[in-house]
Amino acid sequence: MEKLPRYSECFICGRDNPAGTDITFIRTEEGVACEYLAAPKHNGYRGIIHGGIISALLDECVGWAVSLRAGRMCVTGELTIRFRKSLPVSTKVTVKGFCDPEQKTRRLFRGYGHIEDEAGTVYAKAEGRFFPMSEEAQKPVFECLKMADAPEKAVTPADIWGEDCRK
Ligand SMILES: CCCCCCCCCCCCCCCC(=O)SCCNC(=O)CCNC(=O)[C@H](O)C(C)(C)COP(=O)(O)OP(=O)(O)OC[C@H]1O[C@@H](n2cnc3c(N)ncnc32)[C@H](O)[C@@H]1OP(=O)(O)O
Repeated sequence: MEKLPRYSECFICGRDNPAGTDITFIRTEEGVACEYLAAPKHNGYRGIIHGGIISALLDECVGWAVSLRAGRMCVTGELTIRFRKSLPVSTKVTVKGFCDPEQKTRRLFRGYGHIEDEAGTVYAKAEGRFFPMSEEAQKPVFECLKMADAPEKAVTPADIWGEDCRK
């Protein structure tokens, strides 16, 4: 399982964003996943993680999963979250994201995901529609992305999608 690149200031994957979640995503056989230890600084109501944090985790995880499939970084067009159970602070959870295998167009990609704990309890589910950026639009993204294990090392599209990545 390979670690995906990070962007230092990103609220979700940034290592230099003190308010954020400091997440490293990994590419799995099915899609993308990450671990998150529910932190008090992400409270909404006391002791319960804010729904916006849950949404942001799912957005980026599912966004990565569709981006890997699309061969381009994607933006979120629409994201629907179902909050099934409150997520208590200090709970260790896994966030999982997938791209719908039934893609009918390369303009819009559907993705889905969920957050579960070690016992398999699902706290939230997401589904969304994501739009691949143009090659031009994704250039600034690659000026910010760095290797997860080597924060000084820049990332190219080929590092993510291989040499045959979409032009
Ligand atoms: C955060 C990352 C940090 C970096 C760290 C690096 C890590 C890397 C992680 C990668 C994973 C990132 C995952 C997070 C990614 C964001 O959170 S991105 C931020 C939030 N999203 C945005 O800023 C996107 C803003 N919106 C837009 O740019 C544009 O509206 C869109 C979505 C590209 C669509 O624009 P468009 O291509 O011009 O489409 P348009 O001609 O308006 O519509 C054509 C058709 O598309 C469909 N459509 C259009 N818009 C929508 C929509 N919003 N919903 C559904 N369908 C739509 C409709 O079918 C539409 O047909 P009609 O309804 O008009 O008949």
